[in-house]
Amino acid sequence: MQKQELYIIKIGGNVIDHPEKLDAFLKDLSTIQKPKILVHGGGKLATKLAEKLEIPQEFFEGRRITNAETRDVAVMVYAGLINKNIVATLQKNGLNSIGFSGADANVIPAHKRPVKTIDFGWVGDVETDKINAQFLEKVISEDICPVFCAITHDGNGNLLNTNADTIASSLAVALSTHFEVNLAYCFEKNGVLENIDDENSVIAKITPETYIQLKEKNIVNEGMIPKIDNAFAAIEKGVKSVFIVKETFLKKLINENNRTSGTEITQ
Ligand SMILES: Nc1ncnc2c1ncn2[C@@H]1O[C@H](COP(=O)(O)OP(=O)(O)O)[C@@H](O)[C@H]1O
Ligand SMILES: CC(=O)N[C@@H](CCC(=O)OP(=O)(O)O)C(=O)O
Repeated sequence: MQKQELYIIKIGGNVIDHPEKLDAFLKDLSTIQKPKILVHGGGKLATKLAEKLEIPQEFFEGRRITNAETRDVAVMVYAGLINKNIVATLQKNGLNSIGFSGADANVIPAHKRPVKTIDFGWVGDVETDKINAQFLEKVISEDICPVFCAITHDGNGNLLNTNADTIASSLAVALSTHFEVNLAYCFEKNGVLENIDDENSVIAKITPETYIQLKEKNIVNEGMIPKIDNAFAAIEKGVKSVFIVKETFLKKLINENNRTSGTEITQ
């Protein structure tokens, strides 16, 4: 029997930081009739609030070093302000949705990242094989769109800050045993760019071989590296397709199967 299609869509912090862009994106998302899950970041907003509260922020390879105070800010911003506002906006647009952290219904168990050269603090590494996919299937079968923030838990009462790209990739892998999963990373640029200052220089396809060259030439760097690493992790474990696209293109990509923009990550 053919598996049902499922779209896992991730929206990043640079869009969330612009209320009018986020509003337009959520309106577009609400036009997609196919089963879907939304995962949102919000790193930019967390950094702004932490700075207002005079809590210094530090990053290593795109991940936030998360002490107890920063973890509290992350929980307030991701699981509270952003997640609830997104759900309310989707309801306004007629898309029934429900907000989750990874602790809710034990959907995303994780463990605190072990200390090696860097102590990341309260940062979680997802235990993909323990994701509660059955529960999500039930929610999706009720025609309700799950909306995930970047918070997981360790089973011992501790919430963990977890990169939102990793959450999207882990959910995609866990759900691919039940669904034919397509993963779309939406952000503010037209795709992965050959020249970061030229929106017309989109790289249409990235394979493991071309990725090595792009990194060597420093064409991809910063936040794009964990995003592409997560994309490959998904493709290698049974996810059908992964695209990195501008947030305004999502509707065309899914509703019209339009492949004229954005970057596909393939094996
Ligand atoms: N070659 C590239 N093409 C596009 N963006 C790139 C590239 N290399 C690095 N980047 C950076 O990666 C960022 C996206 O990663 P990130 O900031 O983590 O976004 P998000 O919050 O959407 O996950 C872009 O805003 C851009 O600054
Ligand atoms: C551990 C870690 O780095 N967590 C991320 C979670 C939010 C996120 O991923 O947001 P964007 O998608 O907007 O970047 C952070 O706190 O920035």
